[in-house]
Amino acid sequence: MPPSARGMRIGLFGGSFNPIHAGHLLVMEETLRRLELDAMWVLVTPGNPLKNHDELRPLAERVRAAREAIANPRIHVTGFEAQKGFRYTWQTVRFLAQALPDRKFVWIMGADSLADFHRWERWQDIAATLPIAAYARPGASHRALASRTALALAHGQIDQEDASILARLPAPAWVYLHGRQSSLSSTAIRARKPQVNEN
Ligand SMILES: Nc1ncnc2c1ncn2[C@@H]1O[C@H](COP(=O)(O)OP(=O)(O)OP(=O)(O)O)[C@@H](O)[C@H]1O
Ligand SMILES: O=C(O)c1ccc[n+]([C@@H]2O[C@H](COP(=O)([O-])O)[C@@H](O)[C@H]2O)c1
Repeated sequence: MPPSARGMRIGLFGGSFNPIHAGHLLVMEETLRRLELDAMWVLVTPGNPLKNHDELRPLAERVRAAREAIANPRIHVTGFEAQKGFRYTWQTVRFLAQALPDRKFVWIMGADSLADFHRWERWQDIAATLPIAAYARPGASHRALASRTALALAHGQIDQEDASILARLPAPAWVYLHGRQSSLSSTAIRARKPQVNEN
């Protein structure tokens, strides 16, 4: 391993990105800066297990569009969960923590995802494996901060002023980041763009 990789702080930003939009880019840039991350890995999921996949564009197309949309050289896009046959996030984070124990991974998500996090498969295991950063999203902050996860992990929450140390903290640890918000969503974009294969 190159010495520079040891201790690298890496944000893991999982998503459907169906399609990617400026709200995603805002979360990536803000968390990179405020968590003082060295890199961000954008994990384009083969399919969120809690969502209907009828409108889900092919993985290769979503990966390609994400790469085209992202100019920051610290941000890398991958569809490796599909190659590994991973369906659930606990599989991804367990694999990465075991395969790359010298990296300091942080799971990044929007406030709406934090609000639903207790519905994810083995969510307590994920929270016990790596720190989590949740970024504000219009209409989701109250739900997120009153969520089952927020209550269960209350002892691990740190102040957003201390976000730069999050990657170094042992899990469970998490931060809620307020700040500039985007009201964009992939659902709204899909609703206004006719699909290529539409009749
Ligand atoms: N506008 C936004 N502000 C903050 N976080 C966001 C925003 N849009 C998406 N996210 C976060 O980015 C991650 C990936 O989201 P996803 O690709 O599902 O986009 P989405 O716009 O929520 O999609 P959809 O409308 O299809 O549910 C999730 O953690 C989600 O919470
Ligand atoms: O593992 C789970 O049970 C699980 C449930 C819901 C969402 N996720 C992950 O959360 C990330 C965000 O998904 P999405 O569709 O909201 O962009 C993505 O990496 C999904 O695989 C994971």
